[in-house]
Amino acid sequence: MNLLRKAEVAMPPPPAMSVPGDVPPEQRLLPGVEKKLRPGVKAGLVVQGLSKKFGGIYAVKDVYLDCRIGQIVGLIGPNGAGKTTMMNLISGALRPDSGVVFIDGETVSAASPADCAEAGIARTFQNIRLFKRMTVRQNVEVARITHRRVAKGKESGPGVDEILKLLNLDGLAELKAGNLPYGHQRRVEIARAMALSPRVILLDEPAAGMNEQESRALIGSVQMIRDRFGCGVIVIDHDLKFIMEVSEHLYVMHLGEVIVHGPPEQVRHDERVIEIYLGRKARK
Ligand SMILES: Nc1ncnc2c1ncn2[C@@H]1O[C@H](COP(=O)(O)OP(=O)(O)OP(=O)(O)O)[C@@H](O)[C@H]1O
Repeated sequence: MNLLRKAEVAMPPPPAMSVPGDVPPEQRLLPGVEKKLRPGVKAGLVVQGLSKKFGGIYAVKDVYLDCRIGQIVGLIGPNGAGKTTMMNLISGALRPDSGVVFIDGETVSAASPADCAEAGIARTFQNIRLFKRMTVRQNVEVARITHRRVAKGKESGPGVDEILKLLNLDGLAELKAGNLPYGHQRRVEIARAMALSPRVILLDEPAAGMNEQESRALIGSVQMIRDRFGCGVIVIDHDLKFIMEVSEHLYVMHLGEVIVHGPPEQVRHDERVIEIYLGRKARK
């Protein structure tokens, strides 16, 4: 099978990149995050034909997905659809049975989580995983110190203070992470992931447990991350209002497969999506 041809048919077109001259200074890319690529290389994440079985049953089956630099991509689906398994495959926590993951044209599939992080994939978790006894600043510093590209002197990128400020955590920097309210802990997790200066960040249920006001603010934070850090963002969430609003392109998974993808407005009215969420056929 010609995988590339199949991927080209299935993939959305690359998003329009913003031109620095067109946007106000506070929205421009942070210094040190721009990356020059060889001509013809697709910037960002490309997933081709990813599959994973557990005990002979597909958790993820032949999934194609694209998240370009500057794009916010949503991934939805009912419980057990395979979303978290996808995140684990992309971030190196699980090895795929077949399929390939590329970052900026380089293969990263079958790599370890640390290799994936070095290649430019960072993530947050469904269940927050912070160093609870450490301060907010220390949580972000640990990620920065262990960031291999920074340690090797290959990259500078935004520093800890700048990241804390951008995520409105500068006033909380010296507090213990475990003592913060839930919504703030989620932001610390995102800040820690951004300290790895990723090309693509995976956010696993970032709006879970948030109230309406917090999830609205989160939309602004996700857009800010995309614009200022110059990365792609993949968001999984069960909050359909949040995900429809934040995503530019939406993938819907069911029983391990992507059943439809496209702009949120189009996906919202898709008959198959209505059927899996509401258990009934869409009225013509
Ligand atoms: N480590 C594992 N061992 C066996 N089966 C697994 C494992 N991880 C996931 N599965 C199965 O794979 C399928 C997909 O699970 P996954 O957690 O990826 O779905 P999900 O879409 O993230 O669900 P949720 O929204 O509930 O988090 C499910 O049937 C699940 O039971």
